[in-house]
Amino acid sequence: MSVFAAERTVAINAVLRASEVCQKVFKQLVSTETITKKDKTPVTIADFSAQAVVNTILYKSFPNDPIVGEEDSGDLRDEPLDEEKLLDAIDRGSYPGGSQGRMWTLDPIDGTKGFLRGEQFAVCLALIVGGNVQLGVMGCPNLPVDFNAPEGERGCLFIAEKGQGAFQRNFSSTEETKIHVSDISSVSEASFCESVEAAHSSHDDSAQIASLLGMTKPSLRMDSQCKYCSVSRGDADIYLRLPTRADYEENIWDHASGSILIQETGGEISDINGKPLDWSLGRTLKANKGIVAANSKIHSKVIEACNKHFNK
Ligand SMILES: Nc1ncnc2c1ncn2[C@@H]1O[C@H](COP(=O)(O)O)[C@@H](OP(=O)(O)O)[C@H]1O
Ligand SMILES: [Mg+2]
Ligand SMILES: [Mg+2]
Ligand SMILES: [Mg+2]
Repeated sequence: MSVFAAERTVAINAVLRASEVCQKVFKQLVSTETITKKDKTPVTIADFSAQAVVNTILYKSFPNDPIVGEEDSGDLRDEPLDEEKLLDAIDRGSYPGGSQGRMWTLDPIDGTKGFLRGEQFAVCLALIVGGNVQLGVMGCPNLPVDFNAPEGERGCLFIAEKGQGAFQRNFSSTEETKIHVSDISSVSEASFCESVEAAHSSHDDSAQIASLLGMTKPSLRMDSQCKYCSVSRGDADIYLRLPTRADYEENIWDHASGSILIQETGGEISDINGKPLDWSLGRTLKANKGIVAANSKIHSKVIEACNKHFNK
């Protein structure tokens, strides 16, 4: 039985509304409206708007729940936008995270670079309780509903609750379809799903790991946690994220909803050393390096190859 039925309904509504806002802003957006944050990454008015929408909807139903959101209104300081309500809603996402109690984590637009290119991005929301991800909802406005019909309908929602399996539905209908990772057991026949941005996940290292595993299929490259969605419904077999810098810590909002989606579709997820992801340490996964997600039959083989490659 669903433990978080009310949270599930509210999260779906929030993610759908935020996804619609992103689509509307995209139609009007020009690239000059992009701000560069202190960490040199881009952020748009859509990221702020989507965070404000989700935070406002969550607050109505769960006023006591803290939120670990990516954006903070400080980056909007120099913009001609200073409506207190909007800024306050955005800043409700400033929770530092940790191991205690329940909290939401939100990436209002994951894959901002994909969003700006008109490619893949996702609105990602997850509920974490006592350091464990319990619920994940992702809205992917540009993702084809069916991988084999890339020119067909786009816009899908992915929902995973601990112990309840995972489901995909279209933006246009409330009907949910159960999904599953691929059941491939021969890793040489598998394919990677990885970042478009080589600065986020090393393409050179992944090519060498593919060759160690005897893999010959080209990688499926896309931005955002849509990669988790693609692996969770079997479009590709392995989500690989390889560190490009020793000092980079992955953010919890970049992986929380994707991780439960993988686990609830029969997959396994860890860092590149096979270590479980630790959500209890604050806003980042500071105890982990990179990500490997795949079905249970091939996950350990990918970890072995990572070990071999990085410890050579
Ligand atoms: N050096 C780095 N290594 C790994 N991830 C990084 C990175 N610099 C930024 N990112 C993160 O990569 C995310 C996008 O991942 P991907 O390449 O899989 O689409 C960004 O999320 P946002 O787009 O929400 O800012 C950002 O948080
Ligand atoms: Mg960002
Ligand atoms: Mg992100
Ligand atoms: Mg983001």
